[in-house]
Amino acid sequence: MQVIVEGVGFSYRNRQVLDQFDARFESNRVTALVGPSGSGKSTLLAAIAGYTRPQAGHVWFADPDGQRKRPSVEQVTWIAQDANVLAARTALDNVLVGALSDGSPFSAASERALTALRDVGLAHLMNERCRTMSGGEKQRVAIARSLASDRPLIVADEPSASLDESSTRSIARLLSTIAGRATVIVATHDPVIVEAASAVVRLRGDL
Ligand SMILES: Nc1ncnc2c1ncn2[C@@H]1O[C@H](COP(=O)(O)OP(=O)(O)OP(=O)(O)O)[C@@H](O)[C@H]1O
Repeated sequence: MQVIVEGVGFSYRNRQVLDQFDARFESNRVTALVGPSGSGKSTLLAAIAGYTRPQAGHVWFADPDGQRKRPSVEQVTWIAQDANVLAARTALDNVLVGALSDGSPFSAASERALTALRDVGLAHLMNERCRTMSGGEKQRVAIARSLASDRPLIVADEPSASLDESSTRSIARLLSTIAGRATVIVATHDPVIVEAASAVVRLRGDL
């Protein structure tokens, strides 16, 4: 699914953050969304994910046959900066939340959750509670949850913000792997993530 941003404008009260912004995010690739702090990366991600509506312009989700639809939150998973996992639950429980989100029966969802945990290299920790995990492991659980939810668009907002370089490299690799199955958009300041991305969209931030 391609994401098309056309002439998007967004203001918070009298602070204009986005003005006539155009971009395309292609399917099956990781696109890094970069720009100075405050340039509107998180604001644009929220509009793309359908969490907010731009005051001007449009965001479209385009099928391979070119048919355009409005953004819908059911098609999106969000990977946050601080690995928003349920700390008191196991890695498997956290990933099951994603796998069950499309109404799949429990047995099929469990299978998908286990596969996703294997894909992120955490099968051996599936029964560990997330509170005992490192930041990098928690972020991998969050990525596995996105994978298990099997949605066409994955949006990540500074997913490596609190990670060391080796964990960041592993997150960058995983995002590239996921892109085989989804459109991945990642807002980042991190050169490691930008380098691993296959396209870059830049916000100027001097409105
Ligand atoms: N809810 C809000 N109300 C008012 N202003 C906001 C709100 N959210 C963001 N802003 C302002 O809008 C601008 C863009 O914020 P946004 O978080 O989208 O930028 P960003 O590029 O993601 O920044 P960073 O790289 O620092 O995370 C900033 O100046 C911010 O202070």
